[in-house]
Amino acid sequence: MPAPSRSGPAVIRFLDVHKSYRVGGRDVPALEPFSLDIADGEVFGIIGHSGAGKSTLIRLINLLERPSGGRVLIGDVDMTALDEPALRAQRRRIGMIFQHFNLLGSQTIADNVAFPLRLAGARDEAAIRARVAELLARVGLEAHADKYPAQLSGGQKQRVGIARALANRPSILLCDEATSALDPQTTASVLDLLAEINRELKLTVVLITHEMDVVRRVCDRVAVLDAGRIVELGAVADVFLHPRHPTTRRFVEEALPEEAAAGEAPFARVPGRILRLSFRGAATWTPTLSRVMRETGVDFNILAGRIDRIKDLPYGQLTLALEGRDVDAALAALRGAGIEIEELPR
Ligand SMILES: Nc1ncnc2c1ncn2[C@@H]1O[C@H](COP(=O)(O)OP(=O)(O)OP(=O)(O)O)[C@@H](O)[C@H]1O
Repeated sequence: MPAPSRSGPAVIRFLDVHKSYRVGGRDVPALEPFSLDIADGEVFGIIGHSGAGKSTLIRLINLLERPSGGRVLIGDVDMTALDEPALRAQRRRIGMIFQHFNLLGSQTIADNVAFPLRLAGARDEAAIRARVAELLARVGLEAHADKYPAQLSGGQKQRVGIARALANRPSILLCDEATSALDPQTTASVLDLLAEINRELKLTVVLITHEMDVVRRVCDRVAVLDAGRIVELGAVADVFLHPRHPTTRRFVEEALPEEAAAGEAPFARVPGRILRLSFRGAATWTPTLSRVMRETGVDFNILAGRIDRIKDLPYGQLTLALEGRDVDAALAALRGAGIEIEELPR
């Protein structure tokens, strides 16, 4: 069920698209037929294991891969109907960054960032220099203009990649595993930069990743890809708190190691009913739980829990064992206070 997006109308539309590759004389499907709308201004994540079809899907947006069937629309332009020159012009509206940065090692940082400007026909050197300075300032690299890529760290190289991708003022930014080669701290700072760009430049961002934590930090909506199919699609908070497909559950568990470690087995010996409570937004900080338990005389035992953020929304999840005569009344009161409750099997 497509979740409502927080943002504007669809800017990227896949209409009944599918993709096969010709391998050894036969067509091997990489993406089964699907339709999908990505909204103007959202950060849309695509998560899947290796070989699920993520790169294929993201490369269909700028037609680096041509679909085997169906149509890809950017705004009201049917990308699949364009000839090469028209396609090249449309691609300028779409920036892209890559896992391994793809910088030109023999050129300075400034020249790397200027490259797409020159490619698009810019000749006024003073204007190019001014634009490059503006872009490097945005990504925090103004002091590095005259260095070469080999002199920069991985995180700095990706910032150059982002500056280069923004050079022609695109309305869409595609991120192909943009943080997979970076350590966790650098990943966090690059994701913060992407979130800032999305907010301030109102850019639509589509990113592919195999890490749910990347999705949790920056995305508004996520599609889970499994063997060429979109098996789950929705707002990140919904998918994260209530994953339905087994692949999604595995991704969420990988992102919550301590909770997964609590596992189901230890619950078998705990008396009472086992419930997982999810609090979102303001409910995360209110003392509803203690009030309801006091009023209903129900005892609770905390088995696992965490408080975290999904993008900028605080959320808490607690796994509790509840005992007492009025457990149902307590659950009704908690639900009435906006807390989501799931009963776990024992
Ligand atoms: N150019 C190609 N020729 C033939 N088969 C391909 C080609 N590109 C991808 N495939 C196949 O299509 C399927 C999807 O690949 P894709 O690279 O889109 O997946 P992915 O989810 O991005 O994986 P990874 O995370 O490993 O990059 C895989 O089975 C892959 O082997």
